[in-house]
Amino acid sequence: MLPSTGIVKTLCQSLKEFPVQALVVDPVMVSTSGHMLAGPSILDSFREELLPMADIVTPNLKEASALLGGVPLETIADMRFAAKAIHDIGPRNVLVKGGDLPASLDAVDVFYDGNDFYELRSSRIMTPNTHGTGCTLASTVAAELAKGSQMLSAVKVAKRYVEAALSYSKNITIGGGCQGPMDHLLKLKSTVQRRPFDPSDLFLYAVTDSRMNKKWGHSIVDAVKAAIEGGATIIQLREKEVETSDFLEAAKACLKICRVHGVPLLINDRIDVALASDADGVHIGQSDMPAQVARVLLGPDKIIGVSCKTPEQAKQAWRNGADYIGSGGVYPTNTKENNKTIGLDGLKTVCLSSKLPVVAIGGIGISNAQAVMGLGVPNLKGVAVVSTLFDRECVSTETRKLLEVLKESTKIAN
Ligand SMILES: Cc1ncc(COP(=O)(O)OP(=O)(O)O)c(N)n1
Ligand SMILES: Cc1nc(C(=O)O)sc1CCOP(=O)(O)O
Repeated sequence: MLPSTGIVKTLCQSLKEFPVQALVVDPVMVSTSGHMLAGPSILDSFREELLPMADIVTPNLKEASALLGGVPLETIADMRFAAKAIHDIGPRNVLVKGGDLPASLDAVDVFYDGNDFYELRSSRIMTPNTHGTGCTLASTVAAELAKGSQMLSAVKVAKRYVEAALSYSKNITIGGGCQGPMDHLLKLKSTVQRRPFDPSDLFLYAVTDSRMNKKWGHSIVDAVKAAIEGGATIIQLREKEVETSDFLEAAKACLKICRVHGVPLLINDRIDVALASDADGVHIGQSDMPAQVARVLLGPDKIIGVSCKTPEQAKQAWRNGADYIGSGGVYPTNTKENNKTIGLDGLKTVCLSSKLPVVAIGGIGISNAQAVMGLGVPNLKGVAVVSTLFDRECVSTETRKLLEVLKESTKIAN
């Protein structure tokens, strides 16, 4: 419904009489297409009555500018200024949407919670079907809050949903106007084969190694097949010594096998190979492509894992849009040179500080997997292993053995 001063006043009165769990305000005044949807008289009602009651307000650039008396907003620094100035009016959180920020390749929104600013980036989807994006974003935030999410998590989920819906409907012809609505039904109609990331996929995470495969005469494809046969729940191709073209071919071949078995396939470090093969995601380290850039390049649906040894890195990975973190080395390892060992205590500290699911890595095998899973932290979802599976003659047998140990350890924990 388009707002009028009378409607806003009535709404505020009702909200005072019947408080709600969370109030999300999308101040619909100027559409994404630039059309004025409400007169200036409404600004006072927004500023004086509605915004001070809001848990979050989500203006686009033009609306933020109107709320602040017409100041020009053209840069991310301007958006931060606007977020702070609107926060001063009274809402507890502000999301200034930068979809029409001039000269920006990404869609950058600025979130401000009264203490910290967050730049939330997604890819800019070129499409005429943008009608309704603001309302969709605000409604998704409200739905996520109703499900119990924290505000920043709700905003991130909403932004990813809008990006996915825009991408899904970018070429669909809907209606006869020059600007079409976005299509929200992607989850029902999408033909994408992959199911969404499930943290329990991290239970037995098999990470390949080209040197070990060479030593035992295994091709990457055979090694992956054997790991899946033995019960691996997710695969990462970590091929440090192969040519790019061979890596790409191997990734495509492994993906076919993984898809048949419903096992996600991730690529270590190489976002280009992940994109070209349409793998399910990437695992990146602290000195690789930053996760927020990887998210923009890969889009909202791909899985992104980030290596984290400290609570600060874990928090940053979450802010940057990662789906899980890999934390280690839990024990010393010969597989990765000069790797710092953080021990079980370090792993526990990272898990406790992480809002993301965690997979433990480094020197883990049959003899110590139970001790790792026995830490008993709910977001520790599994172990990632290289040599225990791949520096062996029979990969499927070793995988099966480790799976049994892991299953046993969850029985003990429960
Ligand atoms: C699940 C998982 N966790 C951590 C790592 C290590 O990744 P990174 O820090 O990028 O180091 P390299 O693997 O590139 O040596 C991982 N690969 N997987
Ligand atoms: C690839 C990798 N990353 C680590 C980290 O600590 O981030 S440890 C590691 C090597 C894991 O190999 P293995 O299971 O043979 O010990």
